[in-house]
Amino acid sequence: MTTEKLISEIKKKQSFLCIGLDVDLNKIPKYLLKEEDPIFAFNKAIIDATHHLCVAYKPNTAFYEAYGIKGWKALEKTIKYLNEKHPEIFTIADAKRGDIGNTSTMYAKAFFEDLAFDSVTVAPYMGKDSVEPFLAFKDKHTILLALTSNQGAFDFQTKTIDDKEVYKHVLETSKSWNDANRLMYVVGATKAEYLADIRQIIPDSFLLVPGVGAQGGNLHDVCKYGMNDSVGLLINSSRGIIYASNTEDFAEASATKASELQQEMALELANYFGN
Ligand SMILES: O=C(O)c1cc(=O)[nH]c(=O)n1[C@@H]1O[C@H](COP(=O)(O)O)[C@@H](O)[C@H]1O
Repeated sequence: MTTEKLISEIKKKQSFLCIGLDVDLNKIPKYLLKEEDPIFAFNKAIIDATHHLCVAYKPNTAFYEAYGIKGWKALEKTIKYLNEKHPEIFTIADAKRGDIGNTSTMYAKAFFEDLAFDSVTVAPYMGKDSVEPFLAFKDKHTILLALTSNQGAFDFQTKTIDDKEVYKHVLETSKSWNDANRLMYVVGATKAEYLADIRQIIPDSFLLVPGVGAQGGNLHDVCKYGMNDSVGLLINSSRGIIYASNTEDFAEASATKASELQQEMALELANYFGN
């Protein structure tokens, strides 16, 4: 999917919501455990109830790898379902991969070819040659961790080297690795006060912004400092949406939560674009 298509979907749906499909079998409604594939059954119900309210889904691979082969097969069924039924939806494999070039190439093949995701999250700690194999897939997007939502971001990312915070080094160094619209960055919603500085460095890149909902990030602050003329934001919520209820009405409850966020986003778009 191109960035232009993503932007047109955001404008059409008046939403820049990304729903995280982080399935924990201890949290899904108990009756689903009788299903032949409970993980896919849960994801399918969430997708069917929310696809008109969001522009992206983001399964975190950890929640599938935790269940071994069954989990990986459910991930494969989920991405196949999305690609067949909702090709207009932007898909993110939240895998946080990165290794020497030869190995990163295999990670890229896993998520871009075998599973056909639109994008993958990458940890850039190993530098340019660990990221380039993902960028080599010209029709795919690479999403680099820059300033993360967790408290641990302050252990390294905000420390300074040569009078500049590490996360700024990541942004300034990596922005030349690719054209702006296929290299995206993760900035946590809990770090909204850093967004003005971040936009000084990468005014045009899309930001994947996790941390709204369960982690307490503020959607309005993210929009106030992070939105640009292409919207430039995909705001994620996982637990806050998919675990809105653990009874038979879980899909409707998730749709209600997603609708609340979509309505907030529509207001933010109207405020920014003045329509
Ligand atoms: O790469 C990510 O998506 C990510 C980066 C980050 O800084 N913080 C963060 O929470 N995430 C992921 O975003 C999702 C957030 O989940 P919730 O806190 O349940 O909304 C999880 O899959 C996290 O692994």
